[in-house]
Amino acid sequence: MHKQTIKTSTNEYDVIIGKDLLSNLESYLPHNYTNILIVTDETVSKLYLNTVKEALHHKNNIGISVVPSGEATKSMEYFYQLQTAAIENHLDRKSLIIALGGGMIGDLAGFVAATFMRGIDFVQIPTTILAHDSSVGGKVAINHPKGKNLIGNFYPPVAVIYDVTTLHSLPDREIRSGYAEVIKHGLISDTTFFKDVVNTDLTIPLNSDITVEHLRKGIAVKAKVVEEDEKEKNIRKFLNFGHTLGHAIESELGYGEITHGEAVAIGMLFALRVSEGIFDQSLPYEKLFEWMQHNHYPLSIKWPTIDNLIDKMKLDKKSENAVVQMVLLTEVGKPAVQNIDDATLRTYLEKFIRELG
Ligand SMILES: NC(=O)c1ccc[n+]([C@@H]2O[C@H](COP(=O)([O-])OP(=O)(O)OC[C@H]3O[C@@H](n4cnc5c(N)ncnc54)[C@H](O)[C@@H]3O)[C@@H](O)[C@H]2O)c1
Ligand SMILES: O=C(O)C(=O)C[C@@H](O)[C@H](O)[C@H](O)COP(=O)(O)O
Ligand SMILES: [Zn+2]
Repeated sequence: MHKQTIKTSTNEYDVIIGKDLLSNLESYLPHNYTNILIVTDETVSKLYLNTVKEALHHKNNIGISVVPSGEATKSMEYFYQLQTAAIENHLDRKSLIIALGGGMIGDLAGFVAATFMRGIDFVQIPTTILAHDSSVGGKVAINHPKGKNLIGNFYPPVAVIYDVTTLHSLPDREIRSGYAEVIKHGLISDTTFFKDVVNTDLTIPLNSDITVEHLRKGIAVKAKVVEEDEKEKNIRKFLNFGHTLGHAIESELGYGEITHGEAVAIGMLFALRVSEGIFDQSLPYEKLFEWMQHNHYPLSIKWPTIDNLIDKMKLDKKSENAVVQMVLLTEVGKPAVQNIDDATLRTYLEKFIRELG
């Protein structure tokens, strides 16, 4: 078991990562709570809800809300449904919401916790590789049909309990999706980490010790950034590498049509091409492309129109005065935020979409 404490200017919480943590869940909760509401999705509930319930069996007041799996659930409709569940389960200010699942559940349940009675405690129990990213740092949100994560808050959990045993049941597509955020953490932080991940073959069974090492390194990269800039005034933008286009693709194609990680992976390729052009630098575009191809990431998608993509990119939260900001790399491990005017963006998008086909 490994513990990393995240300390920002306003709060502190532990990220506990290890095997078979769920059965001991109660010992990792930082306080005693009056009532607990467990929020999970249909897939995860079948796999891990019983273990969690069993671990909390002598607590009387446990409510359970199971929502449909998939990105479309990160919506106002389910946000409202969960607020109703919080009321009907008599949650009060000393109650806890447990988010048991991947990033969709963490973002949704976290936003419910952030707003119910103006904020009650929540614990993240991530069950996907991707959620090494989403469970840390305190971004919680739901999507608007017009744009990703447009309604949300910065609201940290009181603990992150990452039982990596749960990752064994992940389908290949979700392994791929999660590894996109791992490789992002490598690209924005350090050549050795990037090389290590880009040499990982996702088409054969993962070595769980190596995966846990990758997740720990990813969490360490994220922790360092959010500790310095929790509310994304400056360097936290680096964690958004690949997301300006990635989020636009997700919402244009319809939430859940492509996974978050798949869209971000395409967005990172694009950001590398723009970086190469703007900084006249050689960057590992081909290396990332080959890794994605080998590991069956979607590379040719049903592209939205460039006008629609640009409109969505302007809705990105980094934009100011409708000018798109992208996170670029001057070299691996050296991110930089750059304003990109519409004409330049259009030129790069046209070229990139032609190149990917
Ligand atoms: N808050 C943040 O900082 C942050 C960071 C990255 C991503 N995100 C958000 O996270 C979401 C994506 O997260 P995700 O990829 O975990 O998606 P997800 O939560 O939808 O999970 C993906 C799929 O895997 C299933 N699943 C989850 N755990 C499983 C397990 N152990 N075994 C088998 N199946 C399992 C789920 O039911 C779902 O069908 C997006 O909404 C994205 O915007 C947020
Ligand atoms: O933690 C961050 O900051 C990130 O940008 C991490 C991203 O991987 C994540 O997808 C995040 O939800 C994106 O945030 P948004 O502010 O662009 O919606
Ligand atoms: Zn992301």
